[in-house]
Amino acid sequence: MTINQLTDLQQQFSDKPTVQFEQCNELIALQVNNAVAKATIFCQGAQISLYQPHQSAAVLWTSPACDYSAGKSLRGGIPICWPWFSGLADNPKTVTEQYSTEQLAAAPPHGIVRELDWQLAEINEHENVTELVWFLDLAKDSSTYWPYKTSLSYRVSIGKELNIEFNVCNNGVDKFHFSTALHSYLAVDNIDNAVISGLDGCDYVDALDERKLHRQQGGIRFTGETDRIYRGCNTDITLTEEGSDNDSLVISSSNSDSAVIWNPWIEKSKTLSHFADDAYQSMLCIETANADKDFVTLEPGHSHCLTVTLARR
Ligand SMILES: O=P(O)(O)OC[C@H]1O[C@H](O)[C@H](O)[C@@H](O)[C@@H]1O
Repeated sequence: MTINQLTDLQQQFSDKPTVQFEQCNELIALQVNNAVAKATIFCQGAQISLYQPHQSAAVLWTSPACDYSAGKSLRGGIPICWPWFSGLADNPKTVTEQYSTEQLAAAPPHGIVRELDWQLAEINEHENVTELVWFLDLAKDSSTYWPYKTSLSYRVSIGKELNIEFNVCNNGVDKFHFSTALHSYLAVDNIDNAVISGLDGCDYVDALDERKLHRQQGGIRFTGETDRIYRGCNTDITLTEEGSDNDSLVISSSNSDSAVIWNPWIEKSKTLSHFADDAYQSMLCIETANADKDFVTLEPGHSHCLTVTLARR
């Protein structure tokens, strides 16, 4: 069901000069342009596809090969992965035993909300910050993957920094378990010059080595396909591009115990949808997550708020 109609949104938010709505093939996009930054966010998946402070390079990467059709998450920006990260069957037993064998076999990767239409509830314009608030209510319905009464809210603040708050509230009577990621695709001029710091000494699950545990030593550089879940990392993560004019990007989060680092490199790139063969050279993912053993258990009446800030420094 489409809950957002272009003309309705244009009417409802006609008094917000920093936000314009537009149709982008089958999807509705919000174009934000305020005194300090610009951004694009789609109603589908509340997916941010562009964030760029004025006078800075774009922070996020979105594939030029996206076709903006309904029901398919955009390749790039920040897809919201929930209520599971990665393949459902790769999650710990406590998460997977909430689903039937049929659901486990057929579950789409990264959960169900990145491809649903979210409801835009508020636009608040402050000096130098435009704030958008989105909601998604998942009612009890045994035909879906998620039988629990849950409301999700997503608050995006576009200013000198990009601030995100992703809140999950359990409105039902049973506790539930979920894994999650804000799957940020970041733009780089050249993957060979990208260095990620802040994860030195952290253990990671290597999805490309039978999910074995390894320990990070020093910074991360990319020399091949990389697909890792770092655990217990509660510190800032910094992306630096050596030899580039781009400022570093600092990623600060709260209530996130994992970070996913991903680059598909040469062979996997050829298999990805909406992804050019050489696109791996200009992107990488640093995902703010609660994945693998860091899944979240939420009791009835409780909520969990994951936050992340992306800032060029
Ligand atoms: O193609 P998608 O379903 O969007 O997933 C893209 C990637 O997301 C994450 O980073 C996973 O760790 C990868 O294993 C996966 O390939």
